Amino acid sequence: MASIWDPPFMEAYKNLLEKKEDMRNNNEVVVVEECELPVIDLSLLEASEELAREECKSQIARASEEWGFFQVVKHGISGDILKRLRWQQEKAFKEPFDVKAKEDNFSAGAYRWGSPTATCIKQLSWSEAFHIPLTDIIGSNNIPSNTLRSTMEQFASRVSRLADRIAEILAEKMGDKSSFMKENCLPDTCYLRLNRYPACPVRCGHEINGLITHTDSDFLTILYQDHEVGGLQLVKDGKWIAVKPNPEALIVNIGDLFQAYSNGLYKSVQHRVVANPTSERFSTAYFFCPSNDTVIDSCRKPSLYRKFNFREYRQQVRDDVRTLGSKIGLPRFLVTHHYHQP
Ligand SMILES: O=C(O)CCC(=O)C(=O)O
Ligand SMILES: [Fe+2]
Repeated sequence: MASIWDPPFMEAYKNLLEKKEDMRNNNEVVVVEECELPVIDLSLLEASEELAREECKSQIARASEEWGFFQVVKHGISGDILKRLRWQQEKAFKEPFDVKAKEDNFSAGAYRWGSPTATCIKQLSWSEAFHIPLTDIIGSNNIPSNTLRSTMEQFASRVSRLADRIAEILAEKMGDKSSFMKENCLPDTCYLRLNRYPACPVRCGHEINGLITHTDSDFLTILYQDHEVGGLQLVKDGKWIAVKPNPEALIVNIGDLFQAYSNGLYKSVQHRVVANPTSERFSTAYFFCPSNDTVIDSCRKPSLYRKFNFREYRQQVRDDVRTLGSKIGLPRFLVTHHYHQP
């Protein structure tokens, strides 16, 4: 049964859910193996022996090349902040839907739900989110303590230090000696996204996505995901893999900009969230982004991708989602190919 806080998915997507041809076309059987992602102990970055510090950096680079995804433990963000974040996030989503949709709680247009441009079930995301620019939460004065806003601020300031560090290591490991990341990715160009995936009771012979298959458009993402309810899946060697939740870990994944900046060395891999039929799920994502004018041009040559700035990239993604129903992403920017629509 949907609650008063659930978005009206059933009503809004009635036609899509009843579209028989979707089910026939998308009846592919996909075998999904459950798997533990590489786990990296970040406390080793502070080890007294240089060898241990370097080995930790190499693990980060290797996982980014081979998986595009890894987990970090001993990451320095306290369990207390994470617990408070989850609890207060849940409370914010359990406001009645009308209130969430009407009020600009955190920043204008922050609340989103479903997939307004979906034309088939594959493009439908059974989830809701608050998508918040960090400028709107960081450094604001007089935030009452023990509110979601103040917890988000504490989380964001810590997670942004973590993202800075990981980006710096990845840049160093690909042979980049510049201070590009430090200069272009500042806390006020990054985003926080609070996700809720309501239970999805629909049975239509087709798996429903909580979040459709996508790559992230940023440099890297740090994700705090639910400990119990899994659902995150990613592509590894052409196969879908289900990520086993690890309560001690945060998940880090490479986004499109790092793939372009590293000239294909680090992989921005496709991932999705599969909706759960009986349990809701929460996650919090931190998107490490540059300013809109930042030009992405790899120091590793010859370049696979033409130069582009982040504004242009985001605009292209938005245009593709509007006109095609889903994102094309980096293939659009390859030097050697003109992207042909499938
Ligand atoms: O909720 C998750 O586990 C993944 C979220 C995600 O991929 C995103 O917000 O881009
Ligand atoms: Fe993502």
